[in-house]
Amino acid sequence: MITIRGLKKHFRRNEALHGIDLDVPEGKVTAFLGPNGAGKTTTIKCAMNLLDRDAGSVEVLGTDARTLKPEHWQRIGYVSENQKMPGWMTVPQLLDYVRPMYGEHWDRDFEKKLLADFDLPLKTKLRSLSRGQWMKASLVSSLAYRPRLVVLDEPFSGLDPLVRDEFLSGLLELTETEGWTVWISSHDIEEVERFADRVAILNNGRVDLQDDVEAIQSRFRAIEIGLSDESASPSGIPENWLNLQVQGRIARFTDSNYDESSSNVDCRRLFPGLVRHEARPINLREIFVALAKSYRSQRQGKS
Ligand SMILES: Nc1ncnc2c1ncn2[C@@H]1O[C@H](COP(=O)(O)OP(=O)(O)OP(=O)(O)O)[C@@H](O)[C@H]1O
Repeated sequence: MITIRGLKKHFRRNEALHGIDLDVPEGKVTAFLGPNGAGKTTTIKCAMNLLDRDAGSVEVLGTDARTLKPEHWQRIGYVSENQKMPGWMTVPQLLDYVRPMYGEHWDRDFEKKLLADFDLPLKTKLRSLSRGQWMKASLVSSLAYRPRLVVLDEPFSGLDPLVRDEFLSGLLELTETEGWTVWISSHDIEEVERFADRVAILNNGRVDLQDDVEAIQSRFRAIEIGLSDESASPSGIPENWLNLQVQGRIARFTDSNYDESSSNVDCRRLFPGLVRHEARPINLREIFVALAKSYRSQRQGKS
């Protein structure tokens, strides 16, 4: 549904995207994660043709993002973090305004269901809504025409836990029953882990990792090593060992490409005093934190 290759974008002297390669496959939920400033919003805006790119290709629904036409937009539901809407309108006025743009695609029953689920005030002007209500209004106006491709940039900001949960369950149901393709950027990794099929992790304008969630989880392990004597950090550690810390007789790190036999061999080679070796599966949040820490120390190492 979305194929991005070699995408580059700079703002003045700052190159924000250094050649992004990313796939958002049809019928799957792809989570887009990364530290602040990694380039998630810039990538999404290039795909939604809100920003022009400097280099590379971006295909959305089989079409170059620069040439998306109204018939494509009728199949795309895009909600951004700072969605602009006319503040002087009420929610029903907003929906009356956008509905005609989607013609037969607009589903009045679904609109009513979303309005009821989100419990939105109907007489209040948009500018007087809370941040969460504002997000919900923009979600209703972007989902009521049952788009095939849903692009959400930080949709949870401002939503309380109950609504967040309801919104996610609804989205999940639609993804399954209607085969929706979802591309969602978020810092809320626990939520994302519950429903994403795929994850792409962005770091400093590059996609560092993208794969099915299960494949990523199967590759990462938290390793703890018990030593017979106090030891210092060895040199020449494998590249897939992230954030090695040695404290007294315990060494800990995250293995980003775990393989039981080679992990045992490497640990014994680098820690001859090894008396215990434990490998624990970790969740997406722990994986993200381990990667973010290693990105930070790489940056600090360079500066
Ligand atoms: N309009 C702009 N003008 C100048 N620099 C920009 C602009 N938009 C983004 N940037 C820069 O591009 C880089 C990527 O920003 P972007 O907003 O895409 O990151 P992000 O991953 O979405 O961050 P966050 O998680 O904080 O929302 C940052 O260095 C940011 O300062």
